[in-house]
This record gives sequence, C-alpha cells and structure tokens, in this order.
Amino acid sequence: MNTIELNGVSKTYIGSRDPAVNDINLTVEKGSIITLLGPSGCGKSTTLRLIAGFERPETGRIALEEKIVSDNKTWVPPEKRGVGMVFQDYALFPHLNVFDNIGFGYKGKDRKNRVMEVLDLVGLKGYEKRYPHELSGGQQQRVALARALAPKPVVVLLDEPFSNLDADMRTNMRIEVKRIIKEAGATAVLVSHDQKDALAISDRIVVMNEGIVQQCGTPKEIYQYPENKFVANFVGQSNILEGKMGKDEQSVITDIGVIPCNHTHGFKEGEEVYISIRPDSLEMDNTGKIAGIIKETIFTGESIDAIVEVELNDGSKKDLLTHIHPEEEVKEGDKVRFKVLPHFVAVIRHD
Ligand SMILES: Nc1ncnc2c1ncn2[C@@H]1O[C@H](COP(=O)(O)OP(=O)(O)OP(=O)(O)O)[C@@H](O)[C@H]1O
Repeated sequence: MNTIELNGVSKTYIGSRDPAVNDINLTVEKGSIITLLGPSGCGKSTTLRLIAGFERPETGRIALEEKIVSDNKTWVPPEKRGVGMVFQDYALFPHLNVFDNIGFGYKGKDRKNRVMEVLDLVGLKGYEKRYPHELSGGQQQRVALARALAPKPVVVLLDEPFSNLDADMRTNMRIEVKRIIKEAGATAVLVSHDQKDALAISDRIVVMNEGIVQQCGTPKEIYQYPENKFVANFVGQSNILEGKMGKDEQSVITDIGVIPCNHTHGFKEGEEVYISIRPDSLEMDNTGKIAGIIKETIFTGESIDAIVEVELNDGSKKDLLTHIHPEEEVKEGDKVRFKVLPHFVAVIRHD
C-alpha cells in the first residue's frame, strides 16, 4: 500500500513567477523512508508542507493512506491528516520537560505508557524530567522524533533533521533516526540538501531541481545510474563526457576512447549521448588506455582525490576527477594511466 500519493501537484506562491513545485508525481510505500534531495530553493520544503497541509496546491491531488486530503474539491486541514512533524530546530517547548514535550499532542488514555514506550524507543529512558536546555543536540532531536511518533502518525515528516548537528553526531544520528523510524514501523519523508544524509538513510531518494523531480530511485540506483547531468553532479561527483553509443550498445565512443558500460538506458548505436564516469570508476593502471598528468591531489584519508589532465583526440585537454588508493605514491606532475571500470558508468540523454 502507498502511504502517500501526489499526482500532478503544483504550487506557485503569490508574487512568484515560477512554480515552487511543478507537476509533482510521487508515491511513498508504507513503512519506507524517502528523502527529498536537492539544492536550496528546489521546492523540497514546499513539497513537505503540501503533504502536511501547511500549503494548498493549485492543481493536483494528494492522498494519505488512500484517502484524498487535497484536490480541487477536498481539503483536509493539517491537524486532521495524522501527520507528525520534526522541524529543523526541533521546536521543543522550553518550559516543558522531556516527558511533557513527548506527551504534548497525545490525548490517548494510555498516555503515560505510550510516552514511556517512545522514550525507550529513542534511547532516552531516565531523561523524562530533564528540560530541553539540559540536552545535547542529538538528544533534543530524539525528543522531537519521539513527540512526532507518539500519536502513531500516518507519516512523519522531517525537515533537514541533521542540519543542526556536528559531523560526528550527524553520522550517528543518521543511523539512529533510521533505526527509530524502522522500529516504530513508521513511514517517513525527509528533506535534505546533503547527499550523504540521503544515501545513508533512505529507501528511496527523490532528487529535485527547480520544482521538478529529476529522478526517483534507491540510493544505489541514483548513485550508479544517474539519468541526467544534474543528478550525476548533485549526488556524488562525476566526469561527464560527450559521446556516441557504440556497437551493440555495450560502450560509448568518446574523445578519450571507447568506454565500456553495462547500463545503457536503452540508447541505440550511433545516438549522441553523455557518459557519466564516477571518480571511483577510473582506476590507475599502467596498462590503461587513458593517459594523463596529475594536476592536483587532495589526501582525504579514504583516498587521494586527484585531478588528472588528459588529452582528447582533437588535441584539447580535459580534467578528470579520480580517486586513487591512499597508499599510492603520487604527486603533481606525474604521468599516469587509467582504465575505466564499468560499474559506475552511466549513459545519459544528450540535451
Ligand atoms: N512563503 C513563500 N512565499 C513566496 N515564495 C516562497 C515561499 N516559500 C518558498 N518560496 C520560494 O519557493 C521556492 C522553493 O522554496 P522551498 O523552500 O520549497 O525550497 P527548498 O528546496 O526547501 O529550499 P531550502 O533548502 O533553502 O529550504 C523558492 O524559490 C522560494 O524562494
């Protein structure tokens, strides 16, 4: 069953020329976590607000658990949609302790039991008498999540849930938030501009730009087979080259040679395409067909990120980004050779 369905949903704010979201179609399966991922202003918060009922679309239909909550005839207000919300700044009540913050919106007779249950779920048993200012950022986030989950909402919406946390806490909370949502059996929609958040936590990612859904898929699909240049560059890094589909649709002919690829998105021999090669797909190898000179290196610990200048068939030069194994001894000016591994190579429509 789909917990959320958006069909042809568009929203233009008063005074704006362009729509904030434009003809969005989206389905979210029950029990799954999806992330709306995109740069600032792409319409992800607006999409979240439309699902919550804080904004009303001009066109389209929104259904929650197969009940229409918004179309040209129906409007269900936010408080009747059964939606839990975790705000970016958590929005805890400063004058209420943890127990009362979590129990605030919960009117059931079993209030005490339910609050204790979600406290346990978020790992904060024993913290019920503390006030928000006595908690770390990560603990405050757990309280906000517990408050949203307590009434067993149809869906929990999280707006940039990790943006107020430092790097270490952020990595831990990605794992924790995922565990909590899954253990609660909840369906969740997150908003993030951070690809690492999205890749780590989501069952599916919806990449957005300028109010339009660019691609929807599992983290692996999105990373491995981006469908357009925007997705290839926004989710991870990529080298994009022009080319033509080669023989038997198994390769792309480019100015740096014939690049083998497994996943060709149905393009036909001779068609003009782009090819996206992830830095991890360029492997340093003395027998490799691509020759270049190292222009710049950055040691990250996990790899050496190197920019290699290669000469194209027409004599011009192009910089390619590669990840070299951190134990390799390479420096700027070295002549190196590469081969392309096909697993992170995707063919993209030429625009
Ligand atoms: N209340 C509003 N009134 C007018 N325009 C708005 C309003 N809220 C958002 N917009 C505009 O709608 C577009 C989409 O905004 P939205 O907040 O949905 O993007 P976002 O992807 O969530 O961005 P961010 O990551 O910066 O929050 C932007 O151009 C923004 O300026």
